[in-house]
Amino acid sequence: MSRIRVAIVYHSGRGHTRRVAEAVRAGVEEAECAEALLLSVEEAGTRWDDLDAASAIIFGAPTYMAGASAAFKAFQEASSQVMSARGFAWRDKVAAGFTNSGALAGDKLSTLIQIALFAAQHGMHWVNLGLPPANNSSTGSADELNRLGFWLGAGAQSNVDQGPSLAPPESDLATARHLGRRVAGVALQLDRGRADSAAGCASNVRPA
Ligand SMILES: Cc1cc2nc3c(=O)[nH]c(=O)nc-3n(C[C@H](O)[C@H](O)[C@H](O)COP(=O)(O)O)c2cc1C
Repeated sequence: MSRIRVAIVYHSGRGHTRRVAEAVRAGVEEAECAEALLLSVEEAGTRWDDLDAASAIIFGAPTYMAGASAAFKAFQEASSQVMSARGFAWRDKVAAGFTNSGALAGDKLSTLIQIALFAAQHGMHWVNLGLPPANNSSTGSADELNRLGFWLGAGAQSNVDQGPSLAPPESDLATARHLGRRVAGVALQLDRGRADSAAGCASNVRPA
């Protein structure tokens, strides 16, 4: 059976968000019939054909000053020009997002919303995290999946006095792996559904 490709496009200033991106890649690779393509925003800016060929793109950026880092924003803006030249090329691909910051909350939601809106501007289908919030009861702990309690995407937190070999913690990396697996699964379902649709099994459910 053919495999789908899931691209992960991320920026990382000091390496912490790169660890999250690598965990997302590991999750994609754990999924059935999926392969991952991990690209920094610098690499992605020279790999538009590879992004066009992916079934899904998962975007990630550190939260800097309550939004995605400037380097990620530069990638977003570059994609606007390229995509208008290529005619809405990411439309109907699957998308998801993750972010990482120094504070536990750190205004990360703002970054996830920014990334989700970016995906919407490209006409992509957003996939949320799909995990209940954790670490929110007297018996909960920071070791649980989704300890930071996000719904829109995966959040991670890196202590500002620790390097990327120590931060973010394993629970956040496991949450990121979950996101990678989930997105790969959704992208595979959509890919197979489209194949059925093209074969005439579900001609009435084609998107407008
Ligand atoms: C310019 C700048 C702005 C930052 N703004 C925030 C912020 O708004 N909220 C927060 O919690 N952490 C903030 N941080 C901390 C980073 O998000 C944190 O150190 C993160 O782990 C950096 O990821 P990276 O190593 O991938 O660049 C900021 C760091 C920098 C350098």
